[in-house]
Amino acid sequence: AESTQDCPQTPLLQNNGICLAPLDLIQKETHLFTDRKWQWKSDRPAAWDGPYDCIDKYCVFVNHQLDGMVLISAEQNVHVIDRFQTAPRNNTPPPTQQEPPPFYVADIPGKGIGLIANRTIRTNDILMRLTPTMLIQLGPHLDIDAATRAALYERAVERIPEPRRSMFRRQHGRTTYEKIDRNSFRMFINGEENFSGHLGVYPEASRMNHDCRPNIHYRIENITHISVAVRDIHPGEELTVSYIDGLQPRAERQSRLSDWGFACTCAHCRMSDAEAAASDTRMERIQNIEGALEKMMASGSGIDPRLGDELVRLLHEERLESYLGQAYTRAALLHSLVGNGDEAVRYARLAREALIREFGERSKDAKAMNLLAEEPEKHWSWGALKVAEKGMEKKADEEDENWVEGVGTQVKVELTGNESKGGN
Ligand SMILES: C[S@@+](CC[C@H](N)C(=O)[O-])C[C@H]1O[C@@H](n2cnc3c(N)ncnc32)[C@H](O)[C@@H]1O
Repeated sequence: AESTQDCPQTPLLQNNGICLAPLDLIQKETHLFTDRKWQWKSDRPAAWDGPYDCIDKYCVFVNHQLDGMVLISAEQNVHVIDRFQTAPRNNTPPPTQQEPPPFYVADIPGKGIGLIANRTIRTNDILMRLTPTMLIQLGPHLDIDAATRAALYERAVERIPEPRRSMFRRQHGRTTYEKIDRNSFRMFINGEENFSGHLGVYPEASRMNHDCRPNIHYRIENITHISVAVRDIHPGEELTVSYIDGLQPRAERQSRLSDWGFACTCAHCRMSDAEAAASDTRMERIQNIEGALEKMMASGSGIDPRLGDELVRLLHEERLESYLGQAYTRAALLHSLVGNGDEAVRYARLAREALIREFGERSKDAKAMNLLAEEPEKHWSWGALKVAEKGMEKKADEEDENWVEGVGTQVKVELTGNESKGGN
C-alpha cells in the first residue's frame, strides 16, 4: 500500500505521503500477530503470562493459577479479573475427598450428549462451580475478520492445558469459532464499563441441553459459573438449563431457538396443541400481571396482593421455578404494603431463598427480603400503604403533596430491582 492513489481522504491514515492500509486490511492479509510487553500497568500481575498473539488491542493471556485459563481480551481486563477472588479448580479438595458428581454424561435422543442425574438432587444443591476454560472479549469475537479470528482462536486453544483442551475440542460445533459461539455464556466482567462484555467457555456446563422448563439455574459470579437445582431432581432425569428467556409463548421460544441453530425437542415443546395453548394462556396472564403490578407499584394505588399470589401460582403451574425470586419478592411486598404481616413474612422467606439461588449470597434483593422476613417493621414497605392512605387524607386536608409522592417513588424503585437473570 505504498501508492497514495487509493488512499482515503482522511489525513489520519497517511504518514509522510505514504498511505498506510487501515489496520483491519493489514490483519486480513498477513495475520500479523505480535507478542507484547505489558503496557497498561507497569506491574505484570503474578498469575498471568502473556501478552501473546496480539491483534490490535486484543491479546492472549494465560492464568497459570486458574488451571491455565486462557483470556483473549484487552490488557486492562487482566487487571479487572485479577482483582476477583476466584478459587482455582485445583484448590478444590483432592479427588479422594470429593464426592463423585451427581450426574453422568449420556447420549440424549435428538439432542446430542447431555447430563443425567445419577442420584436424587435437592432444590438449591449446587452441582458445579467452574472457572472458565477460556474467556473471550466480545470485541474480537464480533469485530475481527473471520480468517484472522480463526487463526487467533487456534493459537489460543493451543495454549489451554490438557485435559481441558481436549474437553474444549469435544464440544458441539464444527469449527473452533462455532464451538465458542454455540457453547459459551455471555457475561460482563466489569459492570457497564466499556470492554466488559465477554464470552465464557465452560465446557462442563455446556453439556447441559436446553429445556423450556429447566431444572437447573445458572449464574455467573465474577467469572465463576455456578449451576444450582431449582427443584428436586430424581435419578434418571436430564439436567437442563434455559438458553433463552423462558417467559415467552411456545412459537416465540421456538423461533429464538431456531435462530440459535436447532429445533427444540424438550417436553414442553412436544406438548399437544391443546396443552400448548393452555400454557400460552398462562404465559399471557403472567405478562399481564407483571404489567399491572408495575403500574400499581408506580402509582402506589389499587394495590391488590391477590395478583402476587396468582403470579406465584402460575409460575409453579408452568414449572418456571427459575423465575420465582422476583415473583415471591413482589408477593411479599404487596402483602407487606397492605399490612398482611403473616403472608408478607412467609413470602419474604421464600423470596430470600429463591433470590440467593438465582443471584448468590450477595444479592441486594435477598438482603432486603431477609430484613422483611426477620425484622418486618424495619422494612420500608411494612404497612406503608396504610400510612400512605393516612397521608392522602392528610394531603387532602393540608395539601401536602411531596409526602405521598415520596412513597410512590420508593415503591417503584424497590420493585424494579437491578439484578438480572443469567443467560447465554
Ligand atoms: C450447548 S450444546 C449442548 C450439548 C450438546 N447436546 C452436545 O452434544 O454437545 C447445544 C446444542 O445441543 C443441542 N440441543 C440442546 N438442547 C436441545 C433441545 N432442547 N432440543 C434439541 N437439541 C438440543 C443443539 O444441537 C444445540 O445446538
